[in-house]
Amino acid sequence: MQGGVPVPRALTIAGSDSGGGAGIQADLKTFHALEVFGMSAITAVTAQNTREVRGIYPLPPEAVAAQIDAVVEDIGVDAAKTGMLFSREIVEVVADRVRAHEIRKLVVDPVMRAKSGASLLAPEAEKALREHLFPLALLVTPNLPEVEALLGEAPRTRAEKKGAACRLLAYGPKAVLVKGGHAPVDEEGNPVSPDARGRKYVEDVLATEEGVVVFRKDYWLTPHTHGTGCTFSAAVTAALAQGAELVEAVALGEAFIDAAIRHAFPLGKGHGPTNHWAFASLRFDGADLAVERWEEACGR
Ligand SMILES: Nc1ncnc2c1ncn2[C@@H]1O[C@H](COP(=O)(O)OP(=O)(O)OP(=O)(O)O)[C@@H](O)[C@H]1O
Ligand SMILES: Cc1ncc(COP(=O)(O)O)c(N)n1
Repeated sequence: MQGGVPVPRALTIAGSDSGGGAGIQADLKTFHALEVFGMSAITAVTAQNTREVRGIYPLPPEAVAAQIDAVVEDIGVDAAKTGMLFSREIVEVVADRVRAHEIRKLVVDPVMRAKSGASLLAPEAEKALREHLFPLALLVTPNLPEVEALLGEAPRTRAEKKGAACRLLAYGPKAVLVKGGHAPVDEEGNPVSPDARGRKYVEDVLATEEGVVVFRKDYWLTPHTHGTGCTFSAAVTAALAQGAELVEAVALGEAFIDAAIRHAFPLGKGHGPTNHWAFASLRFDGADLAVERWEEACGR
């Protein structure tokens, strides 16, 4: 029990995924699996399954603000994350409430597009995300297409991911993790085809003021990766709520998502959801959850 609070508390500010694999649903399942009390501020309701986003129904910005205020002012928040924010107005109101409530452990997953292709962030909201929310973040977690949208370049090699992560620090977050899930690599961190023979890896590159940490784990050739980014950032947020330091929180997120993808569910006819209880089961069984990691200097 920390300071009289019986359980760590985490808030997700994101969109609802009716399919249950991404968004608010993935976040709450992840918080729960890590024994963190989960709360939510819903930004938009999506009618979605493993194949497509059929409809997006955004909430008024004041409804998003009211949800954040309601939980912070009563229950309290040890760490928070953002996911699908959809519009410039919602980005601005979220930044305003994060600032007002002095939420310092903030993970920003700059969700722009669903794996099934639908746009989850209006083009004019990208600038607002960069200008208003990134400077408030402890950690920003772009995937490779999001890095391309933010920097105008598509990193593929380890050196390019390091360069991109370090350059994104200029937008003001304390740390940036460039996620490599969209492009498997070889031992040296160079791109390889997903169906190439031999061992393949995913490398996620974390840049902080202290330098770079490379996280490497096996690449799983599976279509069932719906909600991987949401689940990963929720696990990092849960670890931060528990009091972990940033690099340890990211390491926990890496082990959590590795187990969730390895044991993902072939549900639906598209990208199936990941398994949010696999990590807890494997840990309980004493299974090896090792993710390799090493430190390097910032820059290319
Ligand atoms: N096929 C895979 N095998 C192993 N790890 C993966 C795979 N796909 C994604 N990951 C891991 O999942 C996490 C999320 O990365 P990813 O690049 O998929 O994010 P994302 O595109 O934002 O996810 P999403 O948009 O589905 O929420 C990262 O830690 C990444 O390394
Ligand atoms: C509400 C919501 N938030 C985030 C995602 C991104 O997840 P993915 O890229 O796996 O579709 C999504 N599809 N829906």
